[in-house]
Amino acid sequence: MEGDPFQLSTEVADALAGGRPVVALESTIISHGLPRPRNHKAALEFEQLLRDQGVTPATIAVLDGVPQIGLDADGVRRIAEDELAKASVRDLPILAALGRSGATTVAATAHLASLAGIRVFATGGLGGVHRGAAETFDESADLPTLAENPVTVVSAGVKSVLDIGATLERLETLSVPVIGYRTTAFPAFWLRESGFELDWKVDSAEQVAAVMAARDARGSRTGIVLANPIPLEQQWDPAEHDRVLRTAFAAAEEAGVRGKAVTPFLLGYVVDASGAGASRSTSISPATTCGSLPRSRSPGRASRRAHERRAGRRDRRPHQRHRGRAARGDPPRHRYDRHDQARIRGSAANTATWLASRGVAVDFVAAVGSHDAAFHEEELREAGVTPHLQVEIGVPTGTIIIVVQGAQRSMLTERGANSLLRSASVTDELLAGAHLLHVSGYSVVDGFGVAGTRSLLGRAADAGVPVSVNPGSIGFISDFGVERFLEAIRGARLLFLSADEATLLTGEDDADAAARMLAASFPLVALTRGERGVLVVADGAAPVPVPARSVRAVDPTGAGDAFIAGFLDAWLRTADPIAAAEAAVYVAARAVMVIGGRPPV
Ligand SMILES: O=c1[nH]cc([C@@H]2O[C@H](COP(=O)(O)O)[C@@H](O)[C@H]2O)c(=O)[nH]1
Ligand SMILES: [Mn+2]
Repeated sequence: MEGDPFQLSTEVADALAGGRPVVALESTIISHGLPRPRNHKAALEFEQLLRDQGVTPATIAVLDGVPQIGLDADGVRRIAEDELAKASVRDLPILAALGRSGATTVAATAHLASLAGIRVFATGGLGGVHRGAAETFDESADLPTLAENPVTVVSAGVKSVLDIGATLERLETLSVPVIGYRTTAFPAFWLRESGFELDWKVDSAEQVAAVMAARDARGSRTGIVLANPIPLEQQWDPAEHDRVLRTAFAAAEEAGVRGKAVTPFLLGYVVDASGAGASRSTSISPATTCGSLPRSRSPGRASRRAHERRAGRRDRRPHQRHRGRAARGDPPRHRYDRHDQARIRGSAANTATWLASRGVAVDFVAAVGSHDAAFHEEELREAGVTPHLQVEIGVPTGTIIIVVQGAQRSMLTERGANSLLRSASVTDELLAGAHLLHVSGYSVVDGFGVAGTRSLLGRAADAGVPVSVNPGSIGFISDFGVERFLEAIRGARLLFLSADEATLLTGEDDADAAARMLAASFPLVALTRGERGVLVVADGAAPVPVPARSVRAVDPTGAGDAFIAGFLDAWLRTADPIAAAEAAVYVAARAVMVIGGRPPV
């Protein structure tokens, strides 16, 4: 059993090599946590939910002695149907030596994910300290494993079959950060609150990224527990929850269940004892708790070596050489900050692809890391966009994490190469052929700066090209400085912004008043307000409300980007801002009905 410690599926290997988002999923929840045959469907659904977000799922299990990172259809079937051992970290060498198969727990999954360079892992509930552990010593290996593997585990908390208080105490002892997502109430999987309070919460995905980056910057290798409570509508009735749990414990006691059988027994009992519990345990999928998450930046040294070894075998890839160089060179630590989105799969790229899908010729300028430049080039071309990529050697292209919760979504981002985008990359030659220049605020704030943006807008003016700007994020415009931002984009013809952004730029809470104020500096302002529609202020006239289309929103990611594409397309053809807003609202409505930020293909 010499050789690779694990095997990557082609899909996962390609995604990792291309710097595309990968999220790990465990297999014990499928083989021992959910009843058959629904577990098979659930496994496929978990994967599909991630795929729908543009994330490559890496379901992990050991098959015939080899840890598999990413399963094919038969692998997924096997974890659902075969009698697999429940495999924790300590079982891995045994399975390897004997050529046996096992479904990996959170511990074993986190361990293998981290070896493979996957930094985000979505699951339902975390293992922990069992009730009565003072006598039984039954504490899940999930906890100590998280102390040693830099993987961010997103879950709906810890099920109340465990001793939640003791679990949190142990996580403290093990120095594993536990953070609530928009709440300090630690959730209990079926319930939004466990009665235990956390010290810390984050309100945005950017903050999670900042914590990960700060952890990395300190050379710390602990995992992070991010607790994201289930939506209120899905919460179990607390009284029924307590009743079912009491009977589950009594049944376990009576059956004399011990050791690693305890968790599966209790979970199975709860699911069987309650129809509601049953449907809940599948509807609360890993992907609901964490919409879509990427692989983050450079993997640790060990996994990098593993990558290189693997890359050495897959010699058809054009980027291998660069990967080696990136590994030897200076890791781009300083560039891993919480900004961004205007990356190649970010806001501006979304607008570009929506425009292209409407038949508009689009040149797209962006900076990318050398190792995946070819991939982005191809992807953009496939979407009908003409890429002009500024290629940076030894810098990652940048990644993005999107957490979707109903109509809300937050992002956490790493700018990577985009911080290096120069305004000169938008060449005079490109400007000469353009009807409009659309600038993402992300590039203004982290890339061009005030001077670079001023010079770009000056060259656009010289070429007679109107400029539109999408500020993009209030978080980092406020860091950059509102005054500086407004100075940078002075002279732009069109301003597209959300109500939040308008408030930040003007200090005015009222959308109407904010739009009027901005109209003093920008001839055409379109202020989008979600389902409340759009305010359009053109050439000093009074704001005109344009209603939103009422649609069943599936995913708001990219709606604003699509709106801009729809607006620009119509405005360039008709020069009528109200007609443009009406057209844009249709395009945005289409965008919220599909998952992801891009037009459906
Ligand atoms: O709410 C859940 N908790 C825990 C598990 C599974 O049980 C394992 C923990 O088992 P033990 O307590 O034996 O370590 C976890 O890693 C996970 O795979 C699960 O499916 N669902
Ligand atoms: Mn145990």
